[in-house]
Amino acid sequence: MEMIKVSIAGPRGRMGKEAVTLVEETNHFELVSVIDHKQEASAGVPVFASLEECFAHELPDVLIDLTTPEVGYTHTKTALEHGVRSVVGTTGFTAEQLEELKTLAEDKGIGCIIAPNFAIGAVLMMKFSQMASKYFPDIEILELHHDQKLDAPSGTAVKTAEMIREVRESKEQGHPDEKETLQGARGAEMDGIHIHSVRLPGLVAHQQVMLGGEGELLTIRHDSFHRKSFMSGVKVCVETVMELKTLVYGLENILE
Ligand SMILES: NC(=O)C1=CN([C@@H]2O[C@H](COP(=O)(O)OP(=O)(O)OC[C@H]3O[C@@H](n4cnc5c(N)ncnc54)[C@H](OP(=O)(O)O)[C@@H]3O)[C@@H](O)[C@H]2O)C=CC1
Ligand SMILES: O=C(O)C1=N[C@H](C(=O)O)C[C@H](O)C1
Repeated sequence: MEMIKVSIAGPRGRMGKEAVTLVEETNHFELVSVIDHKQEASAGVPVFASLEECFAHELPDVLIDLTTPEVGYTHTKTALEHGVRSVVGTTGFTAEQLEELKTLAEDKGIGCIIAPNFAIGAVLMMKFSQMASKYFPDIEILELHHDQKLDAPSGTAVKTAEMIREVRESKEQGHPDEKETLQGARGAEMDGIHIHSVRLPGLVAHQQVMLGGEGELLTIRHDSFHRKSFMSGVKVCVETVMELKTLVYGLENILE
C-alpha cells in the first residue's frame, strides 16, 4: 500500500492524542506535522501554530481535523483550497457550511470526509434507528457526553435525526397542546424528533434512540467507553479519502 502523509490538527486533544498514536502505529501512514495553536504538542514532528504555516512547509496528503467547530470549518476550507484532502471528526458544522465545503471539494475534484462519529457501533446504531423509524415514527434521542463537550446537540444526534428524516414522514410528536412549564423540558427538536443532551463528568460518548409504539418501546443504544473506539473509523477514512473526488458526510456512506 502506498504511504499516506498525514497532518493532525488538535494533537493535544482527547481525540487528537489517539489519532497521533493511530497514525504512528499504522505502517502505511506517516505523520509529517501537527497543527497546535499553542505549539505545546510534543509529537516528534514539526509543530505549527497555524494551518497556513504548516502548508507553507509541506503539503500532506491528508489533514485530520479534531479541533473545535469554528476552527474545524476554517481548517477544512483552507485545506480544500490548498488541494489537501481532509478527514474531519470535528462536529458542530451547520448545514450551510457542509454544503459550501461540498461545493468546494467538487470544484477542486478532491476528497473530504466529515464523519460525526467514527465508531462502527455508532454507525450501526444510526442505521438501525433509521430502519426502525419506518415502523416506529415516534422517536426521541437521548445523547450523553462528558462535560467538556462544546457543541450540543452532538453531531451524532443531528446525523441520526437527518438519517431518519430521509425515510420517515415529518411528524409532530407528543400532545398537540403540550406546553413547557420550564423552558427546554422537551429538548431540542428536528423534524418532530426531540433531542435531549446530557453532559456529566465520567461519561465519554453515548446515545440512546427510543422509538415508541402502541404498548411497546424499542431502545437502540450505543456506548463509546474509550476513544480508541473511534480509531478504526479514522483509519478507513484516511485510506478512502484518497480515492474520493467529492465530500462525503457520514461514515455510513463509505462502509461496505
Ligand atoms: N467524529 C467522531 O467520532 C468524534 C468527534 N469528536 C469531535 O472532535 C472534536 C474534538 O474533540 P475532543 O478531542 O474531545 O476535544 P478536545 O478539546 O480534547 O481537543 C480539541 C483540541 O483542539 C485544540 N485546538 C483548538 N483550536 C485549535 C487550533 N486553532 N489549532 C490547533 N488546535 C486547536 C485544542 O487546544 P486547546 O484546548 O489548548 O485550545 C484541543 O487540544 C470535537 O468537535 C468533538 O465533537 C470527538 C469524538 C469522536
Ligand atoms: O465530543 C465528543 O466526545 C464526541 N463528539 C461526536 C459527536 O458530537 O457526536 C462523536 C462522539 O459522540 C463523541
